[in-house]
Amino acid sequence: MVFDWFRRQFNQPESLTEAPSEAAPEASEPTGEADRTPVEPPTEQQPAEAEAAPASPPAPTPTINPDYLAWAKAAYQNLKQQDHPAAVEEDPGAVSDDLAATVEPTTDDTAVTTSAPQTIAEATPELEPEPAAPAEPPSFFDLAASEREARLEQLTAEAIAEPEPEPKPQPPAIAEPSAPQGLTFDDDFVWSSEVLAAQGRRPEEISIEEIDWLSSLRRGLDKTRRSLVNQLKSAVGQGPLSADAVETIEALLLQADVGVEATDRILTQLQAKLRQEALPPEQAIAYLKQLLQQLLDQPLETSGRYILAPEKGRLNVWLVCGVNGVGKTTTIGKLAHLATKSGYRCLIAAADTFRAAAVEQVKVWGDRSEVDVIANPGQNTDPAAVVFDAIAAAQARGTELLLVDTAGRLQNKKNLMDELAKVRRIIDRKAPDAIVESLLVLDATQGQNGLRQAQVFAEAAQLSGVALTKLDSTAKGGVALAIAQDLQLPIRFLGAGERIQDLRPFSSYEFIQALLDG
Ligand SMILES: Nc1nc2c(ncn2[C@@H]2O[C@H](COP(=O)(O)OP(=O)(O)OP(=O)(O)O)[C@@H](O)[C@H]2O)c(=O)[nH]1
Repeated sequence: MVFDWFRRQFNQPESLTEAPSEAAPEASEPTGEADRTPVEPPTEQQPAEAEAAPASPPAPTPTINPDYLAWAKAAYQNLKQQDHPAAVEEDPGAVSDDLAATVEPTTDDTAVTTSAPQTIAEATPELEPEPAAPAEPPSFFDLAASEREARLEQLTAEAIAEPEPEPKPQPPAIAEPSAPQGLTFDDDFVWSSEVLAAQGRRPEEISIEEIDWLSSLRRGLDKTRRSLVNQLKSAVGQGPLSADAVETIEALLLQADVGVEATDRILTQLQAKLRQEALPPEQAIAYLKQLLQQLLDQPLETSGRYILAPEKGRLNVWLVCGVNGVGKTTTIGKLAHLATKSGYRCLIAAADTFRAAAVEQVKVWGDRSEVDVIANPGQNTDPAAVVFDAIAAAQARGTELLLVDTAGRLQNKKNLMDELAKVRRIIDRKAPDAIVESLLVLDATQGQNGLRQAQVFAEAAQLSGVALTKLDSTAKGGVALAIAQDLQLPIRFLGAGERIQDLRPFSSYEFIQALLDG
């Protein structure tokens, strides 16, 4: 069975492009459905409708939940078994104390990098969380960190002491640079597991790549999260927001690149709720998360599709545009990789013909992702001619996803418009039945500048979505909210690293958890 990385589940295409159902599954009763929303999906709510908010407060962020911990342990055991089946088969009932050596309590989010254990402690669903006994009221971030620490300590304590195991040889270093970093039961693993479990996933279904991706996303947003969570926590939770609190939250959101419009909307909605109901800080933050998620989901709802995935058995053409340097070529390579991994027949058209180097770069990514690249030799060839040839090739080969690298220069909006319009005309004429998407690649580190680029491209091309890159570097992440609010464009993919697997379909739930889950 092939895992569809666009749809985030094993291939069952017919039920997948619909909006998530009203009632998401309970985390403790996973259904295997890869819902795009967490256990309690928020409902859309405009400022004027805030009065009509559900009476019950939103579910608190799942920071301590023994079921999630059991889930994480089961997932870890399963992955470990896939990694070293022989070791697990040799001693299936073993409870290893090297988990204790591997899982060291940490107060920061640094991954523990000790050697991978051969076996792990068995999952114990009856686990009780250790009660925290802080001497003085801790900050929200400290509390979340100490909760995680307590859980990890608990795991350590549970590992039954056994004689020192024979030192076993380390698994060989993974030669392929794109391979996941290895399996470690650390804070990132537990957090990523919680996020997957909350979306109804089963521990036996997940892969190390999914954990690896969520960990990268979370680490990428580390800095922003740390500065946001602590200060937000101290600004909310004392009834309606004071003028100072409004100012503080406003400044925090603007500094995180959320943009003026989205910040105004969020503040209005938050204030309306806090006037209606005095929420304690953690619940106020949980409510804020819902608001942010709604904001990100709105363009997805408007588009009618929560998931952008190629339709099987048809030609899907995805035009990929963006200015030079934002990660356009890399994104095309990563999308091609996702497509082939997910069982789609894929082809790339090197239609950014302005620079010869751009064509060469696309070819490198084509080699990496094992996808053919259609290009015209020579510099400054007609991009529309490349697209024409690529469609002919795609039709001859039964290609399902044709990724088109388009012009990246912005110097002359008219040229850009003409070029993109011409490419579009060729597609409409030569492949009238194709499903065409127009994706804009934006560099998240460029903040509001990216937004201005998006405005120009939105005028030149009929954009249908955004791929947001470089969330692992200095990006603050909030620009995702500005894109959704100001441009009403759905974010379709996130890039958080330079490796081929560092791009995944966007999930508003995962993104907001990575941004705000202390
Ligand atoms: N850290 C990080 N770097 C990225 C990411 N995506 C792309 N890059 C890097 O950004 C740089 C530019 O990426 P390209 O894919 O060449 O960008 P482009 O938009 O095609 O730009 P041109 O090659 O100039 O046309 C490269 O060094 C990439 O490795 C990402 O998600 N994270």
